[in-house]
Amino acid sequence: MSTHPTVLVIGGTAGTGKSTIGESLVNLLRLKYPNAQFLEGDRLHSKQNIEKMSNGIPLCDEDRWDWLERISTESTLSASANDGLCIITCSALKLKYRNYIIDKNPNTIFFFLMVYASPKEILMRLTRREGHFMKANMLNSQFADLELPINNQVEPHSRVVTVDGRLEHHVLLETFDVSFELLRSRSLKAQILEIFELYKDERNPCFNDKDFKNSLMLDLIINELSWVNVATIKSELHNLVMNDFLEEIQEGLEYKLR
Ligand SMILES: Nc1ncnc2c1ncn2[C@@H]1O[C@H](COP(=O)(O)OP(=O)(O)O)[C@@H](O)[C@H]1O
Ligand SMILES: O=C(O)[C@H](O)[C@@H](O)[C@H](O)[C@H](O)COP(=O)(O)O
Repeated sequence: MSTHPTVLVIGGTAGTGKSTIGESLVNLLRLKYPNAQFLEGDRLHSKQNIEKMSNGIPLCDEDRWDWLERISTESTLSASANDGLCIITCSALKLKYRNYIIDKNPNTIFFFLMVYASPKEILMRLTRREGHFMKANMLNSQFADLELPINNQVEPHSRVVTVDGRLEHHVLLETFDVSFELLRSRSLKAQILEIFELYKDERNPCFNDKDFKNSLMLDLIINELSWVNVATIKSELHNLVMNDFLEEIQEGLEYKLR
């Protein structure tokens, strides 16, 4: 099994349907990952956070860091122990929160499936929802904090699914498709990481052989090109080190794409 566990974070403001979607989605994804677990991120909040939210006081950045770290680590542990995949809910409203989750466990591959519903829809749902600490009075602060990942260059590992006015099973089918697309792109990222790890091991005789590195990497990338978008590959390479290497890879890519 890969040394890089995969975590699918279902994000979005309170009331978008993260928990509802997560519970169903994990059952569908178990067709491929039979032991994958669904974790409810709300369970990882501290008592103080729950108390704050129950009193209608929005969390601030300082309240959230420890929680986000637990989200990152607990989901990583679960994925490592269960077929390499975990699905977890976490509002992950801001870009810096999503990056924090990623940074806390750099060996894990995190994807973010952000669910969006309009304030009008959320107001209706939170007013109706019973037995939850997050009430409709938190709606304004949630939308004030929300930064949807709209830029594919900055967040190639994230997608947005809009749920307004759609039937529950249509939303589920779309999130299922999007998840599979994300998990498919996982193999590329994991392979790139694994190959870089091989290079990083200086005892490996191939470490200093640039031609070997390039041909291996090119093969890897070209083989995946039919479905992965080039911007994603470039941005992964950027994230993953070796700028000199990156240039050569880009040249190779451009050549192959002609
Ligand atoms: N697609 C949907 N259409 C209508 N209502 C939904 C849908 N998904 C969830 N709900 C309802 O909206 C409320 C919030 O859903 P929940 O899954 O708890 O959201 P979150 O985990 O994002 O806070 C619940 O009462 C749930 O039954
Ligand atoms: O189900 C919900 O209503 C939300 O998932 C909610 O419980 C979430 O945990 C909070 O939104 C706390 O975090 P933020 O203030 O960072 O959204």
